[in-house]
Amino acid sequence: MEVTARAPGKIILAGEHAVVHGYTAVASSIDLYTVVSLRLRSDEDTVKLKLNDIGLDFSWSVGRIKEVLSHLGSPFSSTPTSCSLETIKSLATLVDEQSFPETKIGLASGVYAFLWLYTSILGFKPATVTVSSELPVGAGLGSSAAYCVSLSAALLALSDSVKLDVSQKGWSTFKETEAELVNKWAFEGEKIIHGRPSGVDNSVSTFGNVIKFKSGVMTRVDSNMPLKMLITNTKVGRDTKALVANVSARKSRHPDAMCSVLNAIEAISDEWSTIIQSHAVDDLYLSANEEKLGELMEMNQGLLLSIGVSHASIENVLQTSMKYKLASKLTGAGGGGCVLTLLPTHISGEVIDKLVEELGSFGFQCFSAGIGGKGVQISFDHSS
Ligand SMILES: Nc1ncnc2c1ncn2[C@@H]1O[C@H](COP(=O)(O)OP(=O)(O)O)[C@@H](O)[C@H]1O
Ligand SMILES: C[C@@](O)(CCOP(=O)(O)O)CC(=O)O
Ligand SMILES: [Mg+2]
Repeated sequence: MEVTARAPGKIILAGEHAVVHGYTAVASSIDLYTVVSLRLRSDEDTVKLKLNDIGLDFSWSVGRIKEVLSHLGSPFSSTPTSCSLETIKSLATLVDEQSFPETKIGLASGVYAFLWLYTSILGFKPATVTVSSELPVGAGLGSSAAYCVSLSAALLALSDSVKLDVSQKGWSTFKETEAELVNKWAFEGEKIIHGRPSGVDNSVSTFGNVIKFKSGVMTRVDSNMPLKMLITNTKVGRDTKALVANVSARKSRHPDAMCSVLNAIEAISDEWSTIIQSHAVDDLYLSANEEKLGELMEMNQGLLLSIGVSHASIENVLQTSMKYKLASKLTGAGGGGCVLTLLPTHISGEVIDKLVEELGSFGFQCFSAGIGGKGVQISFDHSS
């Protein structure tokens, strides 16, 4: 039996970083997916992981996994549980034995997350797991969350923890309680990759659409605005864990100033959600709202600069889009990665083409993505 799960990436419209500290963010899923296929094997006694996007393959014998983890009390609890530091050290032993290339060491935490989710949810069953993604990895579009959500979904689909109708054909969504379980496990995976995730990324990847998120609580936002964003990948690599830690350190050094900044960001998120929920009565009203969203993006970006997560490449995108009177902000952790530019409904294709050409001349890559689609989905293959 083979199962495939796909989970979307996301854009944060307002409130990244602030959301880690209990302030509101607004995020939306995008129609770019990470796909995980999982096949249980009765012919082999190994767990194989193929990470196609980063060109790494792993193969562990089930015996070796048991040997390394058994003193920690494995098989672990099959209810969502955090991975202890001691367990991470043992998982690192399993990864190191596979000669992890030094140049890709920043990607190792994703493999620890895999091993934690795998051994907790499926125990020691032999299997082959393949991951591939349409999302750029480590660029602010929530690839880590899409990875954890799609992995959790595929593993749970073949576990005893959820009972699914395996006869369904094509993509299907989880029931609410099952989706909540997927989300909780994905959050545990995100903790291994991000250190201190807010939970917004795994929630929007699991449930899709547009959400508001504050202090671990998600509220669905019924967006009534046709939102179009140009996404520019500066291709400057960065690491969410390090950026989140830097913001926390700045907050401990300047608690009062940071509290004011984070409160201002929350006000921006709240206004975002009010505006996109309102019904446009005519074109004039829609344009006025688009202008307001553009201003909110400029303010949010200014505040993100003040907490230390912008970057010269991001500022370059901002200056360039400003020449065309378009507003932009970074999305995700910043420090490089992707920038959003709001494309108002009245904008001409010619202007977009010119902007894309100019941004391309700096080596940046521009694309657009559908905003606000479905969350995680699964599909069973009956032929294998
Ligand atoms: N398709 C993938 N294959 C392997 N690892 C992945 C994949 N997608 C995400 N990851 C893991 O997530 C990490 C990137 O997460 P992060 O720094 O939060 O950036 P973002 O979530 O914005 O893409 C990678 O270093 C890797 O560990
Ligand atoms: C900076 C943050 O708000 C978003 C990080 O998103 P990404 O991993 O850069 O896609 C962190 C979080 O909410 O967990
Ligand atoms: Mg991430």
